[in-house]
Amino acid sequence: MDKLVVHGGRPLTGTLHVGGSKNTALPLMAAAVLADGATTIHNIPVLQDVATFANVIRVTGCTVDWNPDDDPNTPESITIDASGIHHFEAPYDLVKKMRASFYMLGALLGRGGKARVSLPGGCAWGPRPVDLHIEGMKALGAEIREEGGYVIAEAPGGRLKGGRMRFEPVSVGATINVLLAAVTAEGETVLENTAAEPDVVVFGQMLQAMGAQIDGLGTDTITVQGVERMNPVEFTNCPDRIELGTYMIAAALATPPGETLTITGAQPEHLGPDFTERFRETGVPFEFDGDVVRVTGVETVRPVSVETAPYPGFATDLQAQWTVLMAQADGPSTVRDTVYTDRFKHVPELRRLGADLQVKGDTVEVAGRNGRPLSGATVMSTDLRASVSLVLAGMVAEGTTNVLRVYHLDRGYERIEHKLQGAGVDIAREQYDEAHAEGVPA
Ligand SMILES: CC(=O)N[C@H]1[C@@H](OP(=O)(O)OP(=O)(O)OC[C@H]2O[C@@H](n3ccc(=O)[nH]c3=O)[C@H](O)[C@@H]2O)O[C@H](CO)[C@@H](O)[C@@H]1O
Ligand SMILES: C=C(OP(=O)(O)O)C(=O)O
Repeated sequence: MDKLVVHGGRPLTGTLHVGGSKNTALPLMAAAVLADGATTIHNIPVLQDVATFANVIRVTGCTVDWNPDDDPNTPESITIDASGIHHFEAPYDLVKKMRASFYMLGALLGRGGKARVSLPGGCAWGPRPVDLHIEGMKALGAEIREEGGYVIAEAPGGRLKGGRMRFEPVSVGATINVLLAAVTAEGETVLENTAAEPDVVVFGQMLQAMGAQIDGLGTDTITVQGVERMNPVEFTNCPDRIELGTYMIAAALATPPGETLTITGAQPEHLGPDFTERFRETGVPFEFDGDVVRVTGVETVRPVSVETAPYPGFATDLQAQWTVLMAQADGPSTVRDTVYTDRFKHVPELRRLGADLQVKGDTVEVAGRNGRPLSGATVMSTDLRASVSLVLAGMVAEGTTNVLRVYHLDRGYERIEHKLQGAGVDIAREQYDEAHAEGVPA
């Protein structure tokens, strides 16, 4: 197992490049399964989740050409040839690694009218149900039963029929999954209270390029007129908005006053107005210039309370990182997560670094810096954004922070230590044997 060793206090300056969006790449890969031919998608990030999902797709008999090189600065492409699909299954051993594998339910139903997909199971921070995904497939006429931890779905007569579904609450994953199934269903489908995240919109644009008839992307009502077949295409993934937001927060924390961090390859409008406004309120100067974002360091970060919400609200995937920023701010604030009300696995670990945080229900009360610097410690977390928040905290903590269980980070941040080293951070990846760590009796 690897760990990241961060020696805090080094200035973050120079340039950081944003890779392709993880949470868009995965549904784009699922969309490729719908076509009888080879689809190529560009700007795919080199992440563990992409490798895992490539294997999920291979199980079905599709071929996946995914051979990324070691250079974090060259964008990578993936080619998925779905012409040989014959096994309409997503097995537990792969689905358990990554919830987005559940997109195979919609993709396989949409392509072949049948699917046997493992239920994704629990999640590191709490319950993450898939009831809306299943209800949506039923609304399209799928006959569904659960057996041995699997969802077994079949379209009577081999093809789904258009239907109507209202999502409550708004769900990114369920909107994507039901769209995958609806584009080839016979007749009209109307989906209400749909997610408007850029991930969903860009995914929908790829479906349109493949021949799907979709109206209302980016709004709360999406209408689909089913088509008989989808065509293979060449498509380019969008930049990762969560990686961008993470780097902006990193600059607010660790770029020296008056100096600038330049973030390239970004699509700043995908951050949404809420994040951008809250960031402005911190008093940290920044500018958007095409695909470049420049953030200038300040002496003092103002406290700004946030509340997560579906897009265009403040992304829950930036909540843990914002908590670290507020722990360094000049006064108290609150961070409330209304999307995942218990997504606070980072809090006890940040407290080990000296942050003054209290969880009250769905809210973290943050005391702010108050003259107390963070100090290095060994920490770990059990999910992706919680883990990156620990790296950010380590960058400003006094002394050395060891962040364990780096495989969570590798799911979503492409070669993060190489990128941060290039911008001045003292960070290294080392092997770590938890069972035989220092101080643990043999
Ligand atoms: C791979 C991917 O893109 N993951 C993102 C996706 O996850 P994911 O698609 O799993 O998240 P959802 O948007 O579905 O979840 C939003 C809310 O809906 C609830 N819900 C969801 C489905 C369902 O069937 N029933 C139900 O009640 C969830 O418990 C949650 O409270 O969106 C989340 C919210 O922006 C992000 O944090 C994740 O990074
Ligand atoms: C939570 C995330 O991913 P997933 O939904 O795949 O767990 C994330 O990207 O922050």
